Amino acid sequence: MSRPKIGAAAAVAQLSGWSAAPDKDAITKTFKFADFNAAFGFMTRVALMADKLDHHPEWFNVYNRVEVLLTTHDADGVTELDLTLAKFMDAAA
Ligand SMILES: C[C@H](O)[C@H](O)[C@H]1CNC2=NC(N)=NC(=O)C2=N1
Repeated sequence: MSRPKIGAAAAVAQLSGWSAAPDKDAITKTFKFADFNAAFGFMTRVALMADKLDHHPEWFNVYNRVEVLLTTHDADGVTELDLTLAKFMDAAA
């Protein structure tokens, strides 16, 4: 489903700890956890929600760190779906 773009700046203004990506219309945040178990638990909770929303993060995990980039590929930019997933991630962390 295609959605209207809201843009990274508008999205980060409604979030805490998120930044606009430097090179494309996307938002990023790095989450830090106590250990790998906690990081992977977070990723598992997010993965189930992402699939429900049919909206999937770009992310990278090393041990207790999860770097996330959210954008809507179908819209080539940040939409309400990215905001929804970002808020879920903040609550799930
Ligand atoms: C066919 C499928 O619905 C689309 O490819 C979905 C899947 N997950 C997605 N995830 C993200 N981040 N952006 C999309 O545009 C997107 N599109």
